Amino acid sequence: MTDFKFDVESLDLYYGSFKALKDINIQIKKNEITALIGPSGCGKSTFLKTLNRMNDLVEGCKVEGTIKLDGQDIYNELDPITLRRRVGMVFQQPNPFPKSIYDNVAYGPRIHGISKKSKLDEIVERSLRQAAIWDELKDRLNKSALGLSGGQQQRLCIARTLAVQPDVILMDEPTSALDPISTGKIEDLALELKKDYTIVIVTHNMQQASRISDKTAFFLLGDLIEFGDTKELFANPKNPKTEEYITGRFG
Ligand SMILES: Nc1ncnc2c1ncn2[C@@H]1O[C@H](COP(=O)(O)OP(=O)(O)OP(=O)(O)O)[C@@H](O)[C@H]1O
Repeated sequence: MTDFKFDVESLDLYYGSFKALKDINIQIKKNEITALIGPSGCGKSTFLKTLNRMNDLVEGCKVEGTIKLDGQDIYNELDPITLRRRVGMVFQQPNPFPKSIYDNVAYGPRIHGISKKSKLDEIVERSLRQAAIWDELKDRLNKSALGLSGGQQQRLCIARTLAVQPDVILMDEPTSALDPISTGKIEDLALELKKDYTIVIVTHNMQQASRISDKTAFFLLGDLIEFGDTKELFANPKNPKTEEYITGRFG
């Protein structure tokens, strides 16, 4: 067994005739944070969504190559429901359901067949604690999630993802709609969660990538230009295009 969570080989992705990802080869390690950076439209979100087959829902989207999760081909050996339970996703805009805080977190476990109240209570508490928001919310579990601040909603969405006990959490610019204090909380949370989970995060914020990630992947026009240790990539980028991007000369 390797310590790679994902092993991506020769991945091409097309939206109709447009090739959005070109021959991507990357191995994502367990219990690390991998940051995906690059200018707008370079394929970061597309790549992220490919990891749990969210692009299957896009008409005309075609994927070639292989993506293995713990050695299993996600297109041929895993069904999408199992895959998405194991590989959860948090989006740019917090998207709680118009339900109570409790019901948001219990939603996934209920879908997976858990109905016993004591078990659900336990999962809700565990998930909210893991998302570092239990103390703030424990006295208002039956209130609507829509009444929370943006930062709280995002941590609630992380708790909702954790409730089904995934292995991997995909985060698509999770802090871009948040203020600096809420951003700091999500970053601290990501660092805490990597002890138990593998995290892949899309960010436009270079400081964020260097603060929290172990590895960084730089995408440009559908190509993976450079991938490596975050400190190394920021201190000594090997490709001049990476250097231009991280020093702010384009993007
Ligand atoms: N559903 C879709 N149908 C057709 N083209 C798409 C679709 N989604 C994305 N694209 C195209 O694929 C390319 C990559 O888009 P993607 O959203 O992955 O980029 P990104 O790097 O995440 O950008 P951003 O930083 O702006 O979110 C872009 O040219 C985009 O227009």
